[in-house]
Amino acid sequence: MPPLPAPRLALASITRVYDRATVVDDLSLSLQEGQVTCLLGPSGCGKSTTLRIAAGVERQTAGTVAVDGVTISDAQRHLPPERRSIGLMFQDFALFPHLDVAANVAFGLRRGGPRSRQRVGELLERVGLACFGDKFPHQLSGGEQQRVALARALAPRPRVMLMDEPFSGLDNRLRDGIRDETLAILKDEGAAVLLVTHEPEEAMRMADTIALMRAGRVVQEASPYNIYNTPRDLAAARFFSDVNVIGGRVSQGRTETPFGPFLTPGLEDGAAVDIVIRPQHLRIDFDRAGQGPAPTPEHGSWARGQVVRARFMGSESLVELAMEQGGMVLRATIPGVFLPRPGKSLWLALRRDRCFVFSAAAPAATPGAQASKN
Ligand SMILES: Nc1ncnc2c1ncn2[C@@H]1O[C@H](COP(=O)(O)OP(=O)(O)OP(=O)(O)O)[C@@H](O)[C@H]1O
Repeated sequence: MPPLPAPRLALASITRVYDRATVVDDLSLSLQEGQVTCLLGPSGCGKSTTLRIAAGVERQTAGTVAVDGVTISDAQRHLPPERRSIGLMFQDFALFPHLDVAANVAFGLRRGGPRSRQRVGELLERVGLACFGDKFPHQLSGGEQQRVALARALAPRPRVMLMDEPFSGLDNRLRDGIRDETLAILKDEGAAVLLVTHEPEEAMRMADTIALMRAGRVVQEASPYNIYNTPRDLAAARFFSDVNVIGGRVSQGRTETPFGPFLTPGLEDGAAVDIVIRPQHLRIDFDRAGQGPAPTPEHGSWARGQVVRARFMGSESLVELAMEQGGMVLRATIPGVFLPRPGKSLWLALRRDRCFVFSAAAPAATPGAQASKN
């Protein structure tokens, strides 16, 4: 088999320390040609610092940056941003106000001439601004400015595109369309893309791979599907959506809950366990003279609760129920045609295949623990 090509962009053991605070901590990441990776995480976790180090506008305390297998920054050398074959796009677009659109796009091209004009024309056409070449940035809407910034960053055909929250300045109504268009253009151009965002929906929509960051580290790296469906700990599950957490303690490899026992092998007796489920994976049924549905392998046992609050959200309703057993309040989403009154008794069950079981003491210790079938 031929050897795999070197990654387009490789960050190896990157660390950045400011005033004794480690804000990027031994982070490694590699991106192949045409791959879109989203650095996702809460504010202050080190996403932008990582991107700035890849760009070369900031230097790491330790570690190496390589493009196509060539080290461009380590303890000895540090190639400046303009020599890295990297395109940059930041939140504020930073267009040059005194240059028209065509000149803004041409800015990163070394030479002028017909080939440069052709590339500018081709890109303006591609971003839907073919007739905008002689306009100035202040004459453009936010969405148009974003597209000019994209065309400018792509003009020199960078091998890597680095984007820091590039859509956050845009109106909500525009954002989805522009994201999709931008993604299509980036895929056509074939650059490896590293995009910073703190919005899970944006990462799910854009990324081939999501690198979830926390406190300067990548804690999980996977496709949107895998990271959503197999989060490595409670914090990772919570980052993508609201979750219910049902606490319990292990006894002889099982954890009892109001919904029946869960298998929690490999944990000591007395260990605290969180059983985690998203609101859309609870099932609701009516109370029939004090009885609920019979247990099934899919749902385990049903447990009764009273509606505390129900909110109509359009296509679905969010219902909060105080459970009779265990005293917890759980949230379930159900089709919006149903809006139960507070105080109503309903039965709840958990889709067992959608439950995550985590050790409460040590995050990420037991993502593989299995739900029992009854
Ligand atoms: N030049 C600097 N000097 C000192 N500390 C800094 C500097 N730049 C960033 N930091 C700190 O490093 C940490 C990480 O910052 P960074 O901007 O990388 O986070 P982020 O994940 O991109 O956050 P956000 O989503 O809010 O932009 C923060 O605590 C920040 O205050």
